[in-house]
Amino acid sequence: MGTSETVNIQTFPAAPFRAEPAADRPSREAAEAAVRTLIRWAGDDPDREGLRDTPARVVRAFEEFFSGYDEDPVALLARSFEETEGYDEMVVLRDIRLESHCEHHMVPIIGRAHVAYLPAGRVVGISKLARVVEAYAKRLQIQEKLTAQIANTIQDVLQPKGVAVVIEAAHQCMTTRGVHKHGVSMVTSRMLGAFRDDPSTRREFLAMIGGQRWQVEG
Ligand SMILES: Nc1nc2c(ncn2[C@@H]2O[C@H](COP(=O)(O)OP(=O)(O)OP(=O)(O)O)[C@@H](O)[C@H]2O)c(=O)[nH]1
Ligand SMILES: [Zn+2]
Repeated sequence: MGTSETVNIQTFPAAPFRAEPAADRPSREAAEAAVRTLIRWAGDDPDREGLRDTPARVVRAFEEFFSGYDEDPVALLARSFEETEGYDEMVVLRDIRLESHCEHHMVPIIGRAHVAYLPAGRVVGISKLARVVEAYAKRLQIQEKLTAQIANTIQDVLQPKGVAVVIEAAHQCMTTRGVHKHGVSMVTSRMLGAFRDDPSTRREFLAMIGGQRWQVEG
């Protein structure tokens, strides 16, 4: 891994959990026409054989890339389980593959997320944590906001004793264009509750994700 940078963001307010679709959301046809315009602007002919179906393909790809706008992260965490035999140790889901898009250039952000929480009587189905990551990642993002939204949502809905989220990702807007710096990853973290207040809890989490290289202050 190249240079890494740890950024602690504590100032983002809790999400609007669900982005409201714009009332004037354009039609599929309008979106396809916009892709045609971009192809022409790039200097190619959208009517040549190889490009004829491209606007429709791009719009279908966008439906996947930005499917998170139609997800409700709060609803994903709605079902929790209380029969845990008093389990009150850390739950960690590590190395969650992360695919997002930078809101400045609309190019991929690829990396991994680690999510942990300290249960207070209730646990969630573990896949739901990965689904919350996905619901926010499949939107136009900056990494700091993505990190904060995931942590804030888990904290607000599940109300555990603490939540930790670490994301390590490469931004293609820095590798394939602009400054052209390869091998650079950005590391962001959001620590809430016990993970923020108790250094030993935080250390245990960082050890669990193999995070000696992510020594967070404190
Ligand atoms: N903090 C933060 N910055 C990001 C993220 N994704 C992309 N950026 C940066 O957003 C900035 C946008 O800067 P601008 O100067 O408006 O855009 P630009 O002229 O395309 O900048 P360059 O990328 O330097 O060519 C760039 O520095 C990007 O590297 C992110 O997740 N978090
Ligand atoms: Zn970018």
